[in-house]
Order: sequence, then structure tokens, then C-alpha cells
Amino acid sequence: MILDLDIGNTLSKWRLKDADSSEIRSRGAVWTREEWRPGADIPDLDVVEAVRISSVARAAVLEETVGLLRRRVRNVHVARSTAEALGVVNGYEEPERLGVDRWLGALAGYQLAGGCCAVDCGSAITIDFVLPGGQHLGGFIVPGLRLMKESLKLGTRNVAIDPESEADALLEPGRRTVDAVNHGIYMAAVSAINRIYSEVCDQEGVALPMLLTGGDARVVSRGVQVPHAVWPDMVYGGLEARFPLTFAERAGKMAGAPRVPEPVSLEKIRAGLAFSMLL
Ligand SMILES: Nc1ncnc2c1ncn2[C@@H]1O[C@H](COP(=O)(O)OP(=O)(O)O)[C@@H](O)[C@H]1O
Ligand SMILES: CC(C)(COP(=O)(O)O)[C@@H](O)C(=O)NCCC(=O)O
Ligand SMILES: [K+]
Repeated sequence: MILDLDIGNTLSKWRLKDADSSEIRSRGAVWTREEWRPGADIPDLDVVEAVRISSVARAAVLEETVGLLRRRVRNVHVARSTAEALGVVNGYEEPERLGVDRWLGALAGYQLAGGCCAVDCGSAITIDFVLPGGQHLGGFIVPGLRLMKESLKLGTRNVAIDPESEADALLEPGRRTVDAVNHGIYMAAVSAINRIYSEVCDQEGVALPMLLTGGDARVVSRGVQVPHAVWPDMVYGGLEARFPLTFAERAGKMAGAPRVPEPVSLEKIRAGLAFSMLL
């Protein structure tokens, strides 16, 4: 079994992948913490032959985790942001400072779709762009839904947006605090994504397919007007591309990858942008 670990600022996600069949056998998530108990927080390591890790948590958490894993598993791969990988050129002035989850998302998106807009709706919402030739442009970082809500300190932190609620309902003015906050932060997130996407496609003269991941991807997806695909395993896809271990991975296959969404034409994107400027 291969253990893939995606340590975010809020949640640490894991999945177990069968190295022979490429099937995902199990998955889970726990709050990001300093110490791990194999068999409780993460799977029992007896069945694990290799580990691949993406971590944006504090360096101490990563060190602790890698130390623990290396005592039990020989093959431990830790992803880092680099200046170039798999045909993608990192757009950061200091490439190693780009969050590795963003880098892996960009690599997975490029491997799947070529040029792309990779959006990760987690603790932060990150919006990264890769051009068809592989140049990563850099991106945008916005506080995530939960962070926005907590920063308001209005006592609404425990009332999440109902993922089943209609996108239209979230556009209505709230008539109680929890709705005003939920509708407000939802609009802040989706309008930022819609606008940033259009601006960058306009600047670069290319309509890019959009891919969405992260804990809030499903709810955010309802308000994103641009054609897009939700890809819960996008960061894992980057780990597979970066450290291919199975036959399928060496052939470029990423488990759970969606169909590439067909972007609307650049003319339409530009018309939408021009229209929104008039309002
Ligand atoms: N069951 C859940 N538990 C915690 N957070 C959730 C849950 N469902 C959705 N979320 C949202 O997902 C975010 C965490 O998503 P994730 O992509 O794992 O973030 P990160 O990678 O930053 O840890 C939270 O900030 C919250 O807004
Ligand atoms: C922007 C992030 C906090 C997003 O992390 P997440 O919300 O997935 O936990 C993370 O990618 C990070 O710490 N990046 C380093 C700064 C940068 O990318 O510029
Ligand atoms: K994120």
C-alpha cells in the first residue's frame, strides 16, 4: 500500500492506495496536529510500503511526522516546491516559497489539462495559473470561508454554509446574522474567483480550464460561473505525478482525475468582464 498524506493548515488528509490495482482502499482526515499515532490518526504502517507527503504545516510538524514515518517505512517522499518540474516553470521569484500544495496542484492540473487555473478552497483559497507552455504565473491568496467567518467574531463560526443550499439563495441579503455572514463570505469567495479568472485569461489572451479542490470546493463550485471540474484528489494527483510508483502512475494516470472541463471562449470571458465593469 502507498500512504499519501496532505497536511494542510486545518486538516491532515490521508489515503491508502493499492500499489497493484491502483484502487483507493481507504481515506480519512484529522485535525492537523504535532504528533501522529499510527493505527489511530493515520493507518497502521505495517501495510505501508511507501509514503508521499505534501505539507504546509509548521516545519516542526513535518519533521516530527517524517521522523516517525522513516522509522517504520523505508520509502518516504517529501514534496518540495522547485523552480521547475514536469514541464512546469514555477512563477515565484523564490520558487521554494510557493506553498507545496499549490505547486502540486499546478503540476497535477498541467499534467491533466495543460494550461489551467488551479483553485484550492481550504484554510486559504489559492488561485494559481499555468499557461499552455507550462509557465506558472503565480497566483492569488484569499482567506478561506472558515477563516473569513472566524475573523468576524460574530458568534457564527459553528454554522457552516449548507452545501445543499441553492446558489441563488446565497445571493439574497441575509435577514439574520448567520445568513448575512454566510452569504457575505460566500459571495466574497466566488466573486473573487470569477473575477480573477476572467482578468488573468484576458491579460494572457487564453481561456484556461479551471480545476477546483479543497474542503470547500463543492460549495464554492455552485457559485463559480466559469466551466470547471471539482477534483478532490488534485494535491494527491501532484504527488502521483511527482513521485510515480505504480505502473499506471508512470504512464501519467492520476487516480480520480476528472474530465477536463471545456472553457468558454476568450471572447465570452472578455464580454463578461467588460459587462461587469459597466455595473
Ligand atoms: N467536515 C469538515 N471539517 C472541517 N472543515 C471542513 C469540513 N468540511 C468543509 N470544511 C472546510 O474545509 C476547510 C479545510 O479544507 P482543507 O482543504 O482540508 O484545508 P487545509 O488544506 O487548509 O487544511 C475548512 O477551513 C472548512 O472551511
Ligand atoms: C497559501 C497556503 C497557506 C494555503 O494552505 P492551505 O489553505 O491549503 O492550508 C499555503 O499554500 C502556504 O502556506 N503557502 C506559502 C505561501 C505562498 O504560497 O506564497
Ligand atoms: K488552500
